[in-house]
Amino acid sequence: MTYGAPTGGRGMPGGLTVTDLVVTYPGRPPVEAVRGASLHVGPGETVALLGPSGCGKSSLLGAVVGIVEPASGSVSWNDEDLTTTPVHRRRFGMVFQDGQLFPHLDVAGNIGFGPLMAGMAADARRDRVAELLAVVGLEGLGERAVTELSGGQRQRVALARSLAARPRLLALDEPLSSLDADLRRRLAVDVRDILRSQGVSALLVTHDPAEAETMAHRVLRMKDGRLL
Ligand SMILES: Nc1ncnc2c1ncn2[C@@H]1O[C@H](COP(=O)(O)OP(=O)(O)OP(=O)(O)O)[C@@H](O)[C@H]1O
Repeated sequence: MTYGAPTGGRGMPGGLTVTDLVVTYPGRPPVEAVRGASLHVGPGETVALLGPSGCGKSSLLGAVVGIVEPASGSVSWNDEDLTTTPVHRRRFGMVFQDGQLFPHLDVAGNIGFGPLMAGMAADARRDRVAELLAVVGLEGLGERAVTELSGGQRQRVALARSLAARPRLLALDEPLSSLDADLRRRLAVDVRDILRSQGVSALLVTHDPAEAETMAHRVLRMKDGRLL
């Protein structure tokens, strides 16, 4: 399968390129969480990082989005080096295990938060929220309090909120692991279809092989801080 022509210039493939990334946490001795990881995620491609607890998946993902500072190595998009670019300038979105929705805002308020902060006019914001509610299958639930949603609905809202800013890459850290097994299987298919319909690149962290196979075009295995 191809994901569009390379757009990286200077011979670099388009999309996300991570090169020799090292993440070390201070301590005695220091924890070498990521020990020289290199990977590529093409435009519109979903890549899963699969591995046991503690192998460094979240640290690698955190360094990609910019919430974890790497000790060395680089993160780039097309030919743009983002290694020291602040989180909010990378145009990467993030979805966490528990959604981390704003409890004081309703569903529409959560989804429209990014566009509001970006200064989008009220009409355009309403349209964008309605479009995203349809994308994640929550039409008509815009005014619902997020505290009154099921776990699966919450994760759908979290996904819609991340997509609202039209990120070029979504980082998903165990996005379904707070849900029961049956719902997880069904939502994995839905999330895959949503990511593909939006054409967004995605890097997914999971410890569940079935989830990785369902959601990703490619699965990379990780062990003891290294990609195998
Ligand atoms: N902030 C931190 N300070 C110190 N050590 C950390 C920190 N965050 C993670 N670690 C350590 O780094 C290693 C990798 O952790 P990381 O969370 O990246 O792994 P993971 O594969 O995502 O695990 P899990 O699936 O349990 O979330 C572990 O040994 C962990 O204890």
